[in-house]
Amino acid sequence: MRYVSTRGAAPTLGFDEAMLTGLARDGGLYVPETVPTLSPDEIAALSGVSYEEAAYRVIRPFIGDSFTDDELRGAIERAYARFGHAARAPIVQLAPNHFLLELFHGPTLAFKDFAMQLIGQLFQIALARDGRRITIVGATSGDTGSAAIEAFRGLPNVDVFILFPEGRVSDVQRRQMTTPDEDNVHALAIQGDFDDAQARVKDMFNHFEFRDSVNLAGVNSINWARVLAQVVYYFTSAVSLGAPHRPVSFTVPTGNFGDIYAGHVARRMGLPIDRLVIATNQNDILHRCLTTGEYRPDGVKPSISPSMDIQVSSNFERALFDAYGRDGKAVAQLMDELKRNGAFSVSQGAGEALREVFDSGRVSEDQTLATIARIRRSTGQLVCPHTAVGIAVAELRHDPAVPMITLATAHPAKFPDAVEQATGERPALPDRMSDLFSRPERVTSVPNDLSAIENLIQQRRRR
Ligand SMILES: Cc1ncc(COP(=O)(O)O)c(C=O)c1O
Ligand SMILES: N[C@@H](CCOP(=O)(O)O)C(=O)O
Repeated sequence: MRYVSTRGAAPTLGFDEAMLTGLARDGGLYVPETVPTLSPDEIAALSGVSYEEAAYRVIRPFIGDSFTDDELRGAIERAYARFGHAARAPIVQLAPNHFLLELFHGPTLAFKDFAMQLIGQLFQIALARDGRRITIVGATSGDTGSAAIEAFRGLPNVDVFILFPEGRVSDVQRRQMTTPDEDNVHALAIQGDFDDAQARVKDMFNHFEFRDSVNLAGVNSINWARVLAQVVYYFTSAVSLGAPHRPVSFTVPTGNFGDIYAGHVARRMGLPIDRLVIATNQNDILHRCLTTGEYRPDGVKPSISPSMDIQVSSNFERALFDAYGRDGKAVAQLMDELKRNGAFSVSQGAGEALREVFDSGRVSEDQTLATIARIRRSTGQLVCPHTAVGIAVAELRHDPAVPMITLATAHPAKFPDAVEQATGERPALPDRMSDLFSRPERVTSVPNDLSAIENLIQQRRRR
């Protein structure tokens, strides 16, 4: 299995190198040369197996000879051992034919743990082979950062630097990043928004002298391995509702487009997905792009679902690559236009191709709050604001004849202020995190400036 860049001008790599590389050297994102498929019988056979076994069967065809069967099975077992639910990704009913897929039972209470715990394990196997040291740099709007720190804290051959937008993540999210005391992890509060943080991370990858001198690696969903691990729960949840014998739909609270792109991959692997719905908050660039064909970021607007406060959505590049018939030159041109003019237009053909595979919707802040309150009244459940955005959009786009699964992407206790504002109730953190607010914080404020950030990383990383 080989991986190619969405911009068509970087070396093709095997799975392990694509994973350790992060961003391709032409600025693009790695995708598999071909997407392997599972037959209807193979999909049906996922029914009743453990989450770990399903993960092995879904992921194995993408790995080639990068990891042995035993290595992959071991990594999967260790990755999910710390999850607080036997099913790992349980599904609960919300309303007739509408279900929630709970993705917040991992160590940091958000869906990011599904991928980050696994790639933490795979990185360790790959790095142990040649004694390599790496420097991981990540951008976060709150959840990727805590999941990455949890997965890599204390590792002797990895230094982790996480850039988060100062003042724009919840207190729980910030403390999850700033309270671990291992000296290989560094929380950096950037004076800017998430798009600035992500842009600086990409700048570091495109600055080859720096990239090579620190052995840079990325764990944002620019990393294909992140997306791949997230494909699994589309299969397990759909099969539990009758796939492949009947189709299901998914609504995905969306920001950087990694999670919904994983659903797109599941569909291409053969999972019968009817609608794949992008749910956005007021940062609705993806919904606008799908409906108008114009991709025009207009500045991140802080919201009560802060993890989705993103306007430059990384993995949309992967969807564009597919929509443009895997034409790397065309994608490179669009990305160049975005850099030079701050916007691009999607061609008519590519726009139609996108609308064929993705549906979309957007909800306001008031609708999000009203949804949290209504779900509490009707089902007794508290949901996080990102999940509420998903539920509200799912209700708009639901064909009642087809089961709809909305991804519950984070635990409500990560966003207690929004939940309290909506319901008057403040959700409690799990017991194991009860000292989060009494631990000392360690954080460095950094300007939105590439050289300043690179210098800091050079000084702090261990050699
Ligand atoms: C809780 C939560 N929901 C939804 C999203 C959006 O997911 P994606 O960036 O994969 O589109 C994020 C951030 O990624 C998140 O942390
Ligand atoms: N919402 C994310 C933003 C980064 O997304 P990623 O999936 O590309 O890592 C976050 O919580 O950090």
